[in-house]
Amino acid sequence: MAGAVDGVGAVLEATGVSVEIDGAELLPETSVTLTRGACVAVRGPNGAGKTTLLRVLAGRMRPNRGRAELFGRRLDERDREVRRHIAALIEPPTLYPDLTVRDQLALVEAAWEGEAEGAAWHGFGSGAIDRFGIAALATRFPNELSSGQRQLVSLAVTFARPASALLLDEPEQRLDPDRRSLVAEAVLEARDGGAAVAFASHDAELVARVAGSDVLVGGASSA
Ligand SMILES: Nc1ncnc2c1ncn2[C@@H]1O[C@H](COP(=O)(O)OP(=O)(O)OP(=O)(O)O)[C@@H](O)[C@H]1O
Repeated sequence: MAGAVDGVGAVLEATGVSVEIDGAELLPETSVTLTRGACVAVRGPNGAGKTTLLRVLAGRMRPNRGRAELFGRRLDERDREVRRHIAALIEPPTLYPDLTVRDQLALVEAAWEGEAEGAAWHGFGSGAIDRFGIAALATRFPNELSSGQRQLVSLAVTFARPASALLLDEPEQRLDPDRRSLVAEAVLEARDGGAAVAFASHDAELVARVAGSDVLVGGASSA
């Protein structure tokens, strides 16, 4: 699969996917294609299914109908290749409660050392802690952080590793305008490094700044 990373085709593709649980519709039929070096905004009102679509694209949720594929292969988060190629920050974000901020990042680096080969984008590595302005928080534990600081640490963890696709669920949430700008810059840099990016957001400014196309969940698509 790694050989396909340098291709020009789809990195991640969902075709006519929909999700329902016990008769309740979580995601109406939706199609989207993520390609190298391109960023797609996932848009739609509260409850439309944006997070659900990102979960499907991350292989965390299997659609009831339609196909979801990474490099043409069916998505399943238990597949090591899927985990290697996709970095995702999707609600609820997870940080290890017993690790300091520095150790969360060190763990990511240790886990992904040597994994960069074949990935389209090599991430920021140890630079993630500076990139998101969290150096002063390095020795704190998650429960010693504000909700916005936790979001910044979660972003740093997500961006600290190589990945071919980056999936972000409202990455700007709980952040002040300056920190939102850091998110935009990080997404643009990852995209320009060759990552295929999709992010759900209600922030029209962020969407206009970083997205080249969008998919409207429950509506028409330009992606
Ligand atoms: N486990 C579940 N069982 C049943 N319905 C669910 C479940 N999880 C989510 N839903 C419903 O699925 C729909 C889509 O939820 P989702 O979180 O994907 O929406 P969203 O577009 O991300 O919303 P928001 O903008 O508010 O974050 C919502 O109507 C939600 O109430």
